[in-house]
Amino acid sequence: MNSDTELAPAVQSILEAARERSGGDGVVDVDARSLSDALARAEADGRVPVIAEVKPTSPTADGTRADDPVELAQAMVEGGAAAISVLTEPTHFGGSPEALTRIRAAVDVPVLRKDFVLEEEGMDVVEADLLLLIVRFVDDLDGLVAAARERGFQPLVEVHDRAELETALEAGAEIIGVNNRDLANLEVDLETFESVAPEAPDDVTLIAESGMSSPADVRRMREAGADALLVGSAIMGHGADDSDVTANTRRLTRAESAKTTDVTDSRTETETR
Ligand SMILES: O=P(O)(O)OC[C@@H](O)[C@@H](O)c1c[nH]c2ccccc12
Repeated sequence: MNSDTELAPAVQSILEAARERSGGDGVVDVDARSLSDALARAEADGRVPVIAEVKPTSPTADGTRADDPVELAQAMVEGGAAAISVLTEPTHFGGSPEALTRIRAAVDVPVLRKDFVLEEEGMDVVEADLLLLIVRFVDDLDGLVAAARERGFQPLVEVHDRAELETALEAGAEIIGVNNRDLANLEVDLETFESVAPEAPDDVTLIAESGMSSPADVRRMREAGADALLVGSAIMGHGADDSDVTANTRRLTRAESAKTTDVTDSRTETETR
């Protein structure tokens, strides 16, 4: 792992908290719902494959949503989300493993566990269909990818630049997320995905992560090669008056079916959250 000192203070504090958290008892054994099947179902249905994220708050969000996470996830599925991502990090994102378990029982789409898993033991906290591994934060990516698969998880390996993409590919990652947010300064730049995506082989499932808020952003990432998009803040409507999660999801999942007439595109310029 790169030195923590290159990371934003909020991220350093997240990692410290992650190192202090304990693992689960025993080893989980997951019967996972396939992400690729879920993405194919969305495509067949004319929906943009969106992984909608239940993220009560974050270091860059204004305010916290205290709604029932299960209701939020159900509203996302109603808006056409192909899969759900659940932040389980408790100290900076307001998440919990229990919320993920309840969500996974209530929806039939795949559920991603979004957390800062640094060691194998950290995987055994809760069952999920997909597990996030962040290249920048882990020392033994190969070992963690193998450990995740042994438990039945589909590992989603997160990268931020071409060098990290290489590391992910060498570790045998089949599902790769390119985070548009730079963990050094927490700034978002959609060009990140555009610069990394062309280097990825076609057989990789490529996910654009973070910073998309409008149908135009969605189309931009799709044109750059995104098989799916991971969207949190714009769907959660943090601190804004756009609190209708189903509507927020729908305007993104329908971004390719309403190309010319989408008046909501005017919200493109809203601040990146
Ligand atoms: O809220 P946004 O900008 O739509 O981003 C969602 C997701 O990509 C972001 O929450 C995220 C991407 N990688 C992470 C790693 C840890 C915690 C959070 C994340």
